[in-house]
Amino acid sequence: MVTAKVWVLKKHFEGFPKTSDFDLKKIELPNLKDGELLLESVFLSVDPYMRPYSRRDMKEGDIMIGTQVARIVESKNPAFTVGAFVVARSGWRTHFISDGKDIQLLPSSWPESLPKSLALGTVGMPGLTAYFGLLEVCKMKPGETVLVNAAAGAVGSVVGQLAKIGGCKVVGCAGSDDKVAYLKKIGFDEAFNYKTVTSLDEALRKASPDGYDCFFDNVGGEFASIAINQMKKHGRIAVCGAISQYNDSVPQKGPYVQVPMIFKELQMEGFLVTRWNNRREEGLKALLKWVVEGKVKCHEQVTEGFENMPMAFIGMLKGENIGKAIVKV
Ligand SMILES: NC(=O)C1=CN([C@@H]2O[C@H](COP(=O)(O)OP(=O)(O)OC[C@H]3O[C@@H](n4cnc5c(N)ncnc54)[C@H](OP(=O)(O)O)[C@@H]3O)[C@@H](O)[C@H]2O)C=CC1
Ligand SMILES: O=C(O)CCC[C@H](O)\C=C/C=C/C=C/C(=O)C/C=C\CCCCCO
Repeated sequence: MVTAKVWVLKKHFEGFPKTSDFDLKKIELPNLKDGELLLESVFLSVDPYMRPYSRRDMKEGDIMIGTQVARIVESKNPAFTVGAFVVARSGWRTHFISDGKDIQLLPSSWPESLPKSLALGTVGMPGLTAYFGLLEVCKMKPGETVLVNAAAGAVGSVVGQLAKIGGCKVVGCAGSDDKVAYLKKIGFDEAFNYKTVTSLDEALRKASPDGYDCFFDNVGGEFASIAINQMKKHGRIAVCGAISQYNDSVPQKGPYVQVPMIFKELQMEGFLVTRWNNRREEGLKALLKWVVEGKVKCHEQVTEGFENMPMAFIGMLKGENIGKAIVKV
């Protein structure tokens, strides 16, 4: 029998999650049945969606939702061999059993030298979010100007680099000077720290006096209300996330955006990356190629130890990560 360690949601979050909202438990896993696999998590992801989804999808006592890169340690399923690595959506667990239907093997073309944790970030769901959000929602064109917030994060840092590959001018904002330096290092044309500028409106105008064709919004709230006024006519806004609101106990009452929407005839479209689940292989293949060619740089904020998952999650929500926040078991 294998003992799995799991993190459960002890208490629904009120405002920012607290370590006391989580409980670490142990679960004895049964012996495998025919067709089943035993897997051990190697890397686990902590993502912003877990904050709003926990309230929507979970009840207290449930195992925290989430994805991981896991290694097959025992197999009674001929389609899967011991030692292979997969991406799974089994939540915050050290070990779990699968029937093989809810896991995806890492691409056979995955270079041995490439960290497998990237399958949770740049060459995984966040990277796909950037890829499809830019290509299918922003519909960026060469020569256009792209704005992205939370730009030093898992999604934003890929948005900026893909926009550069697409021949665009890229403006990014992030919440620390170290992040701004990172953005310039990975090729952003303009970058600023939204926490220290005296005026967000002026900082956006200085970065791109002619305005923005595409706005990849990861943050929502006041930033979006200000940025929308600097969109060019027929600009496109990809509403990817609203992390400025996830931890609010009381919803923000921001300024209305309908006026510039009308006069600038803007397109503003919310999306979920799962819309393109049927094109997942296309996106992963393109992202893996750009990473291997060095055209897309990756950065990971790795927290050591399964017992530190809650702190890693809370730290990511507080902006402590550059690049993809990962927990190494
Ligand atoms: N629609 C979809 O399918 C998907 C949407 N998303 C969304 O994309 C966004 C980015 O996700 P991801 O790249 O994984 O996360 P990140 O790696 O960017 O980490 C979150 C970052 O958000 C920023 N942030 C946190 N709180 C605030 C705040 N109050 N105001 C402004 N910025 C804040 C912080 O960076 P900083 O230092 O810059 O403040 C923090 O580092 C999220 O909104 C997420 O929900 C992600 C995946 C799929
Ligand atoms: O198991 C699940 O269903 C989660 C699967 C996650 C997965 O890897 C695929 C998609 C992730 C989507 C992420 C979406 C976002 O981050 C946007 C989150 C919330 C938007 C609503 C915010 C509400 C504010 O109160």
